[in-house]
Amino acid sequence: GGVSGYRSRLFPSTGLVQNRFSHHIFKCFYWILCLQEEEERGKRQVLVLGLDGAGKSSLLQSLTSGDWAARRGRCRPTRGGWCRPTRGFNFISLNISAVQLDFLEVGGGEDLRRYWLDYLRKTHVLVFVVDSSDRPRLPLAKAELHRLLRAEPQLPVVVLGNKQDKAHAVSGSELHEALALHAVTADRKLFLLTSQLDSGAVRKSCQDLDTFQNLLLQLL
Ligand SMILES: Nc1nc2c(ncn2[C@@H]2O[C@H](COP(=O)(O)OP(=O)(O)OP(=O)(O)O)[C@@H](O)[C@H]2O)c(=O)[nH]1
Ligand SMILES: [Mg+2]
Repeated sequence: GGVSGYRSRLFPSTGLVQNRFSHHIFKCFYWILCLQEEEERGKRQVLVLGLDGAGKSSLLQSLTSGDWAARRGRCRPTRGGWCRPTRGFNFISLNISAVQLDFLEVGGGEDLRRYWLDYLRKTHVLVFVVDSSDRPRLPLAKAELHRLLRAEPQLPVVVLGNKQDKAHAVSGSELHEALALHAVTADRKLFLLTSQLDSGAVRKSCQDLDTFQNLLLQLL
């Protein structure tokens, strides 16, 4: 598979974690990296999860390419292929003021979801991306989100209701209901944003991405 994003020496994108064995090797690298980085100030990890096809890779790509990133003077060119299903991981870093935001996407396919909990440990914010137009799978998205919430009761969470451009997308308030966000206790920092991240709409979503990024910075 293609290599996505920079710093790819440790996090090649597709095809890395194709079986349990390579997953464990990756996890070792991940923990070594976490231990190293524990010492380094100003680094924050944002874990990006959500069902397959929700738009996680599209989010990372939007953050690192196109008009938006160029306008913000921190364009990190990518080498295509992001929006194939992620078989393993995508990893990008953004430097914003004194903070380095490391975004880690773990693929959302059924076989990869079982590994999600392993990556919560060093995460400062969880971003949970939902395909707002995939109504039949909203109950599954809800179940997976609440599984993560139970595992990390303190972790700040941003739910991103993506694909708002699609005809049958649920609105933010419908998503709030469908994902049972009212059941989340008040002591958790939880935010719901909506987005559209398909390439044609990147220009339109610049404002969304600014909002998203500013929110992350406040949560970190
Ligand atoms: N219409 C529309 N399509 C989108 C949007 N965001 C992403 N897509 C498309 O949805 C498909 C899946 O997007 P990805 O970003 O690959 O999804 P993912 O969450 O990374 O999926 P996995 O890696 O399989 O877990 C791609 O074809 C994207 O172009 C959006 O806001 N609107
Ligand atoms: Mg992906």
